[in-house]
Amino acid sequence: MPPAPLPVVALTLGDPAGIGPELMARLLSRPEATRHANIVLVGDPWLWQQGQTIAGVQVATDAVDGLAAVRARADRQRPAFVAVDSIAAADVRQGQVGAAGGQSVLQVLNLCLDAALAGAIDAICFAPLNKQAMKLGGLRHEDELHHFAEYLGVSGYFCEFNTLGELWTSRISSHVPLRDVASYLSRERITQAAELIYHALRASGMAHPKVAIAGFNPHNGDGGTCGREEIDIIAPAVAALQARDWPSEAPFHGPFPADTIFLKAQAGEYQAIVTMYHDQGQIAIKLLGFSRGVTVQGGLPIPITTPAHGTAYDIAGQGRANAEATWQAFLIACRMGASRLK
Ligand SMILES: NC(=O)C1=CN([C@@H]2O[C@H](COP(=O)(O)OP(=O)(O)OC[C@H]3O[C@@H](n4cnc5c(N)ncnc54)[C@H](O)[C@@H]3O)[C@@H](O)[C@H]2O)C=CC1
Ligand SMILES: NCC(=O)COP(=O)(O)O
Repeated sequence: MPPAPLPVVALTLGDPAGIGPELMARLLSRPEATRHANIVLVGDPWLWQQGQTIAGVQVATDAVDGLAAVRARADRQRPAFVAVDSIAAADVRQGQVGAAGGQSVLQVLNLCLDAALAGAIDAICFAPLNKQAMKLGGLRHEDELHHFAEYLGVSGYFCEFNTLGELWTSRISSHVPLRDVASYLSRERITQAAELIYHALRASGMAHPKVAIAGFNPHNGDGGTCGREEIDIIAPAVAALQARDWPSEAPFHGPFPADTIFLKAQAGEYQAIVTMYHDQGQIAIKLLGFSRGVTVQGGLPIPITTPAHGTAYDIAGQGRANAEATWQAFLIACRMGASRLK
C-alpha cells in the first residue's frame, strides 16, 4: 500500500526584525520535520540565509517556482523554498518596529492564503509577526486573524485558540483595549466561542471534551455585588448551551471564577476554557508552559497556527530564541492539515 500523502504545510519567516527567521531555521534543521509534512518555506532568500546564520545551522532546500508546484514534488526529503521579494535588507532594523516589515509579512501571508484558496496547500504555520508593524504596513484590522477571516470569506464565529498540549482556550474578545472588553460580552458570542472550541477538540480526536466557561469579574462577580456580567450574560449563555440536545451529559459548565478555573483544567477536569479576554487565558497558558504554547486561528476553513509567543525584539539576532513552541505549532499544523486529506 502506498504511504499516506503528506499534507503540504507552508511556513513563513514572520516579522523580519524579530526572531522568526531564526526559529524557522531551527525548526527546519530537525531532520524529522520532513517526515510530518511536504514542507514549503516562503520568504526572501537573504532573510532565510540570515535566520540560518543566527541559528548557526544550514538547511538544504529545493527551489520551486510557486506554491502550486509543491504537492507534486517527487522528493519531499528537503523542504521546498518559494523565493519572494518582499523586503530589502536595508529596510530592516533588527529589534525595531518597521512598516516595511509589516508590509512584507502581509505580502507573504497573502500569498499563502491565495494558495490555500486554490487548494495548493493544506495548512500554514507562521513565525511571529508584529501587530504594530503590520498596522503601520497596511493591516486594516485589529489583528491578522480578522484579516485572514475577511480574506478567506469567513462569515461564522472565529477566534484564537491558545493551546498547551491537551488544554485549549477560546476567547470572547482578543486584541482590543482592556477598557472595551465588557462591551464584547454577549450570550451569542459566548455560546459561539464555546461551541467552536468544543467542535475543534472533537475534530482533533477528543471524544468527550468538557468545556468550562470563565467568569469576568473578580470572584465571579460575588453574587452581583462586584459586577453583573456573570448573572446577566454568562450564566444565561451557559444555560442555553446546556439546554441543547447532547448525546450524553452537557459538555459545558460555568461560569467559574477565572483565577482558579485553570487549576481544575490543569488537573484534567476540563479540556477547554472559554475566556472573556486575551490575558485571562494567556497569562495562565504561558505560565503553565511558555515554551510549548501554540495559537491556532480557530473558525477558519484552513488550519493556521503560530507559536503563542511573539517577535521577542529584545533577543532578536542573538541566537538565543527557543524554537520549541514553533515546533509544536508546526506539528499541530501538520496534524490538522493531514486530517483534511482524509
Ligand atoms: N505568533 C505571533 O505572531 C505572535 C505575535 N505577537 C506579537 O509579538 C509582538 C511582541 O509581543 P510581546 O508581548 O512583547 O511578547 P514576546 O513573546 O515577543 O516577548 C515577551 C518576552 O518573552 C521572551 N521570548 C519570547 N519568545 C521567546 C523565545 N522563543 N525564546 C526565548 N525568549 C522568548 C522575549 O525575549 C520577551 O522577553 C507584538 O506585536 C505581538 O502582537 C505576540 C504573540 C504571538
Ligand atoms: N500573531 C498571533 C498572535 O498574536 C496570537 O497571539 P495571542 O493573541 O494568542 O497572544
